[in-house]
Order: sequence, then structure tokens, then C-alpha cells
Amino acid sequence: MAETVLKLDGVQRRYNAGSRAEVAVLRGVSLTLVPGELIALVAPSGAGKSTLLHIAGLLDRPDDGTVHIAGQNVAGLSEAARTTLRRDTVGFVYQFHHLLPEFSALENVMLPQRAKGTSVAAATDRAVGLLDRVGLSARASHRPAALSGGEQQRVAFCRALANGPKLLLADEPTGNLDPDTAEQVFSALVDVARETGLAGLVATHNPALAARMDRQVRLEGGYLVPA
Ligand SMILES: Nc1ncnc2c1ncn2[C@@H]1O[C@H](COP(=O)(O)OP(=O)(O)OP(=O)(O)O)[C@@H](O)[C@H]1O
Repeated sequence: MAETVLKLDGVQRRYNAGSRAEVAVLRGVSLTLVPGELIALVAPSGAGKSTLLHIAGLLDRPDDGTVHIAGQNVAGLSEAARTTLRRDTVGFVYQFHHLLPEFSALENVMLPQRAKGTSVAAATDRAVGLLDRVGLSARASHRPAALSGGEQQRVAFCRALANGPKLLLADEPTGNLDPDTAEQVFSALVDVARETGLAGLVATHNPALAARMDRQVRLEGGYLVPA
């Protein structure tokens, strides 16, 4: 059996918001992703998509159930070990790029590598290669404000891949783009995943893009069902 990149078993998450009764957002979510597999996560607003992505990306903990990342049960890990595993294994892309405005595209892609201790030379090489891979070589020295929305998202995607993650978690990565630009960004994501074995859980409201993934799951009533 192939190594699993992400394995969720019976994941539950409840919130207790002030005076409101406790709300069970995730009631029993199970999901397995293997290398190179791309899954579309479809969910109505408020269904718990962000909650699920945060748990899968070690930004939040389940109240019940287990999370394995790259074969490792994360339940017993210290906060420091979780941070290291997240940095080395998981890449995030959001609807808005969150690039640092005072740094160039190249520097934005270098930053996660420098934070990990990668040398300037090696970080530069990798950032140049990633930007080239998504067609942005000529834009490497530009700051985010000088880039189009699609270019900004492609830089954000390169930044997410900077430390060579096994798992990409994307929350509406093309939600802020026009259809043609969304298609370009999405194609870059799919191509890189196919080439490198990157596994991705991609939340999207775009049915055409969702249909190009290996499979689609829908978050409904606290459970994942085939979409
Ligand atoms: N920290 C919190 N405390 C209390 N309730 C919360 C908390 N975080 C989320 N919720 C509630 O849990 C539910 C799911 O939230 P979540 O952000 O995961 O939804 P979502 O599917 O990502 O929504 P959207 O697509 O609108 O961003 C919502 O009803 C939300 O109000």
C-alpha cells in the first residue's frame, strides 16, 4: 500500500461560542490522501471547511479522532514538534496571497527556506526554479504590488512549495481570480502535483476546477461524503 500523506480518522471538532450551545462542526471526518493525489473539498459556507483544513495542517487539534501526517500520528507531538512537521511537510495557499509587500517575488519564495536554515545560495536556486516552473522568471524581482492577481497567487503557490512539502492545503486558491487566470493558476498546481508527487486537498467552489481533481468530497453535516 502506498504511503499516506494525510490520514484523518473520525475527526471531531466542537466549538463552544459564548452563550451559544456547543456546535459540533466536524462529527466524524475520515479521509486518506496518498502521494500525487488531488482531492477537491466542496463545502457550503460555514460547513467547517477552514476548521478541517486547519486540523489537517496542524494549526488546530481535533476534540476526538486521529490525524496522521506522512505516516506519523501527531497526537503525541509537542507544539514545537508540530511546528517543525508543519514547516517541513505542509504548504498552505489561501484565497488572498498574503505575500509580504516589501519583498520581491523571489524573496517571498526564499523566506520559508531561510526560516528553516537553508543557505541563501540554495534558497535562491530553489526559488528561481519554482518561479520558472510557473512562468514567472521575468517577474522574480517585482514586489507583489507590481504583479497581477494571478501572478501573485502563483508566487504564493511557489512559497507554499518552497520547503518541498508532501501536502498542499489550499483554501479557495483561485476564488479571487477571473476564470482564465484561475485556470492558469490551477493548471500550474495540477502539473506540479503530477510531477512531484505532491498531494493536495483543495477547497474550491469552482465545479469545473473541482472536476479536474482525482476525486471530490463534500463536507456535509459534519461528515465527508463523495461529491
Ligand atoms: N473559534 C470558533 N468559535 C466558535 N465557533 C466557531 C469558531 N470557528 C468557527 N466556528 C463556527 O464553526 C462553523 C464552521 O466554521 P469554518 O470557518 O470552519 O467554516 P467554513 O466552511 O470554512 O466557512 P467559509 O467557507 O464561510 O469560510 C461556523 O458556524 C463558525 O461560525
